[in-house]
Amino acid sequence: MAPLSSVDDFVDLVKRNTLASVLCALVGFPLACFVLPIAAPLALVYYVLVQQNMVPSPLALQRQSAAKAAETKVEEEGKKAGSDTTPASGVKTESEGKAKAGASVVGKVAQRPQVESSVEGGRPLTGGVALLRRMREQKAAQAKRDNPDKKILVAYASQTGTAHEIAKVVHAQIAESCGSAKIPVLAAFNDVDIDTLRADKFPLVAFVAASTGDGDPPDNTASFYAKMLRKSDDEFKGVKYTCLGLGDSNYTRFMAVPRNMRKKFQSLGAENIYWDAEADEVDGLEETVDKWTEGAVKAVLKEYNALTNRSGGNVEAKGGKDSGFLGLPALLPRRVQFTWLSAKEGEGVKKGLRFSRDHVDGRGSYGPLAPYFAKVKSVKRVTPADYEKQIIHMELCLEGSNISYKPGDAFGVLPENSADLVGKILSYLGEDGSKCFTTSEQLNSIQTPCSIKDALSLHCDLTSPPKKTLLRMLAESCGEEKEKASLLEMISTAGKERYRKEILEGQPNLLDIFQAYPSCKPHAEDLIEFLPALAPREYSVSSASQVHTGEMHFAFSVVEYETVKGRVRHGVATTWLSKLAEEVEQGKTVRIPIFMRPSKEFQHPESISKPIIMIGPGTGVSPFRGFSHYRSFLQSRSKQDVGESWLFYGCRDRTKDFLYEEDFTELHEKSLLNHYEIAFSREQAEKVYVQHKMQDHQEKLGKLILEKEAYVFVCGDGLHMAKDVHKKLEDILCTSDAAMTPSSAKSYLQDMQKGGRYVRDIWS
Ligand SMILES: Cc1cc2nc3c(=O)[nH]c(=O)nc-3n(C[C@H](O)[C@H](O)[C@H](O)COP(=O)(O)O)c2cc1C
Repeated sequence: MAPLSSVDDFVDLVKRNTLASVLCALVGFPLACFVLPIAAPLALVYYVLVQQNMVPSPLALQRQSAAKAAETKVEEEGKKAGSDTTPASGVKTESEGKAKAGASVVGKVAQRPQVESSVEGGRPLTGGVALLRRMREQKAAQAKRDNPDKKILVAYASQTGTAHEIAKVVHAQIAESCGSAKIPVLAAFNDVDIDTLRADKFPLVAFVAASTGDGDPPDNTASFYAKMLRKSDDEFKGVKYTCLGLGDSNYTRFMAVPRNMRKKFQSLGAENIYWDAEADEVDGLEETVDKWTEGAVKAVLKEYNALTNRSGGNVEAKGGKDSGFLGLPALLPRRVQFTWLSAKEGEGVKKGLRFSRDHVDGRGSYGPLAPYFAKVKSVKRVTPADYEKQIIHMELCLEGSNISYKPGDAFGVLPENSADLVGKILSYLGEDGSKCFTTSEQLNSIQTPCSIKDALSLHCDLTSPPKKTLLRMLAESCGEEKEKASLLEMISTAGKERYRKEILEGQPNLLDIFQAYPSCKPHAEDLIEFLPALAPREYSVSSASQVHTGEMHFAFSVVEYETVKGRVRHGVATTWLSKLAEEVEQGKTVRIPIFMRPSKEFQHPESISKPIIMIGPGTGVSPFRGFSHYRSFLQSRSKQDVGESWLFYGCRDRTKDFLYEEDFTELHEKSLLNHYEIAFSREQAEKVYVQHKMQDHQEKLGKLILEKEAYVFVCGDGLHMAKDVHKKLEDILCTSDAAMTPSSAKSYLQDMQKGGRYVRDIWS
């Protein structure tokens, strides 16, 4: 603006500005009053919609119209190509293939949703409304792809981890083959809401199931199993499944859980889509597991794709195509992120802080994540120090723990790996064991922050023969190509025989693998994530709380054996416990982390009026010490008739490994244990076992079972003893006055089992 130099200049300026002001008021006032209040919110709404991708931005609209023009061009070119290259004879030729490719382009363009011609209620939607509708549909379709309604369930029933490991591989292969980690869901059965097993949620289920105890469901499946058995009608209708059963044919109830689950799946309307395989420990699991895994992944994907109109899923393409080895197990992706703490941050993380050693639960309920640290009150060595095997009796103090138990219950112990083995692994890896980490999610039972040494000592299984998925990770960690190739070959289809010999028979631990493949240097976090969890070990209680107040007793035999390769192996938990026993003998205070595993079936009957027959050689006699003391306690308080009690016990030699001799002799002398039969297997040339002692009393036993409705309890080795005893019971029923046929004896025993009158607690 020019400077004012006179009064005239000023008057002139006022006149001009008044005119401008009037003009502004005439145009601006209605604009401000009517147009802006409408336009501004509209503009704001449009801006928000663009930001939310609900409507396209002007730039996107411009791109769309360019794309449409390009597609129209492709359509025209496609039509042209089709008419140019399709031979009149219709013979399939290379050029016909090209023509078909052109036709499919045409088809695709023709099927594309037409923005301008959507129809709703017979009225075509045009312009922005149709566009908005289309954008919403695309967004919903994308969301569905990212998180589909229908998923594939990969479930496992696993007690010691084998079924879980297999399920992990199946899950990883499905995720890899279908290119989406969101489609398959991996879960233990107890974590599956049984009501979601429907065609609209989990139309496909691949499951791996094992049994424990005497044909019982594993802990991580027991509640699902019970719910499933209660279901009726066709609640699984529309669900398609395949199952891999794991079992051991030495057990009388071979494959009980997988067979029952399959049967129930079918009776609830589920349809089997692939071979229900059964892998038997006796023959080796590998071959069946590999075959089932390969076929099951293909079958499940094929069905899933058909159900959901998906395409793709190339199972053959993976599994080591690049490495040149066929049939490799999937290289499982890392799930957990590790954050390493500085030395200063890790200072507070001391050994022993894995769980609070002072943790006391008001209700006495403890678990693997929060155990009770029971003080070892005393130990007693049953076997002489120089004897080839060691049996130790241990007494724990439960005072103040609020733990209660019944004879027949078991309890879990959280063991530690050998300090020597952990030290050697750490120095091989060149790792500082005190380095601490936290993890992005819970990994097994590791409570973070945790040191590498604690993770390896307390949480990782370092001694079981490595599974193929672990070996795959170890192969990828080899610096030397030759060693990597050797490991990959061993776990590929071609290396089946080598795997059987070197791993299954050789039973190398982790350190043996490192020694055989010295360039294998995995990262500590890979090892911690990929090694199986160190499983708690279970022991039967050998005391009765009514008699041994505030205490819990148990006995164990220290496990030591030689592999076919001549390697001497020591059981992780029993070796650790025997070292603790030495410390107790030296006067040290020792505590061990425990939690109760109450037994549902292996319980002394409530009444003592019926006879009881107890059969338990070796440490299998433990629960019967508890039963017998409990029975004497009940007898001292009750006026009711008391049924006869029989105990069949077996050991090698009365001077070497006679467990609980004093207790049973005393109870027998006081007539609180009526019959006490002992098989000393090595005191004579011919081996004598408990079943032989049963044979000596077969007439009496037959009468007790058939006429007096006696209870029969068996505890101990499931591989031989339990089978032989079962057979003997069948013989007894056949030779009894009832003269049963073998098949009626079998079904009589089955009925006894169902009714809780024949109960077994057996292990391999
Ligand atoms: C204590 C114990 C009890 C078992 N009971 C049975 C059984 O009753 N029937 C059977 O077929 N297999 C039985 N087995 C074998 C398991 O089913 C088999 O070893 C399986 O591979 C274990 O799988 P997991 O590690 O997933 O639990 C038993 C194994 C153990 C250790």
